[in-house]
Amino acid sequence: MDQHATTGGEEIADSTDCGHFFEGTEKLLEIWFARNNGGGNPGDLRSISREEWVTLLKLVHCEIISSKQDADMIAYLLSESSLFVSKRRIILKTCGRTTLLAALTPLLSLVKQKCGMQVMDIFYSRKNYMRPELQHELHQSFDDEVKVLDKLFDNGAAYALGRLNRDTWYLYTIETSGINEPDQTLELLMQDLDSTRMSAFTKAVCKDGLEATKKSGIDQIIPGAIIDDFLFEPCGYSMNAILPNGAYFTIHITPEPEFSYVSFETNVEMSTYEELILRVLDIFQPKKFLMTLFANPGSSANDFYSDIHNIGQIKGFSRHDHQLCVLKSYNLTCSVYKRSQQIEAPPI
Ligand SMILES: C[S@+](CC[C@H](N)C(=O)[O-])C[C@H]1O[C@@H](n2cnc3c(N)ncnc32)[C@H](O)[C@@H]1O
Repeated sequence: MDQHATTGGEEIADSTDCGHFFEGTEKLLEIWFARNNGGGNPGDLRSISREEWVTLLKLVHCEIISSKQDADMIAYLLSESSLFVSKRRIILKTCGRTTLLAALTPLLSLVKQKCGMQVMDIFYSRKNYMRPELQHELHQSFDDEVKVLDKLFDNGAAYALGRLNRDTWYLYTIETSGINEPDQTLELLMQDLDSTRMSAFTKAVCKDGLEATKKSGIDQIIPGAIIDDFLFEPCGYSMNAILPNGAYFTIHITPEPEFSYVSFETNVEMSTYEELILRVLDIFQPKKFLMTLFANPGSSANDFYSDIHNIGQIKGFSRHDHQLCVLKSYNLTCSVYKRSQQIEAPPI
């Protein structure tokens, strides 16, 4: 990959005259598909070839860096975040100045034509950007994004959680009965990270992704995963991890102190995420984070919303906002925590 050719990050640096800036905040699209009635098509999204993804991702302005796969999914590491493809689900997460929604119509056509499948459920979400004015016009505001999505879905539902004048998290979904298998997604979107911890994600300290994964302790978050990691030049880090039975976690790091940002996302099924959350916070030491958790009735995480409700303090953090949304087939919580106690970060 030409690291300074077509990526969203480079465009941002070029499009402003006020120095380097990278928007770590990702746009996140998760789509579940079902087979069209009739027809003998086996309906497997993994039949979409790497070349077809490369063509689609050109519309998003990002490239594939590498990929790993197991029996359940293919995980692509992108120049701006990640793409996970399972039999019935696609997760596309892109940061910087990418134009994710530009690929949606061609993606739906490709899936229909090649896999004989149609949309069963969709979730498009993101946190508020640090510099919205630098985004492509498709993505400058959530209202603009909703207009694009409403043209494609006649039963769309758009939400804004958090504080409209501070940390906001947007979600677009559709009113359907949803999927019937256990499903859950936890996201931690961290900002103002500890600079000592962030130094591991620079070429000055680590020579490659593998070294950064080990030095930071990322390899110990959920041991036993198949890991695909990449350290950007001169800094920045992305990783995908594949776990058994279609589970994954993914981490993306923008370490520059002026706009530091780290995201952690997983669908690993647990009845409580408290320990996992503490492990992640210990590694990155953010000053604040926004946490979302989706869980449907079949998931053992479905009741964790009541635990979160009771966790007003998480080791050194106090909760500033907390909302519970009972969606058509998911319980969703969105919470914002800020550091209340200064903790000396241990050296990397
Ligand atoms: C792709 S990574 C991770 C972004 C992610 N969404 C996050 O959570 O921060 C972005 C980091 O890599 C750096 N970087 C260096 N070269 C890059 C490139 N060619 N494309 C994207 N990011 C690059 C950026 O400056 C930034 O620190």
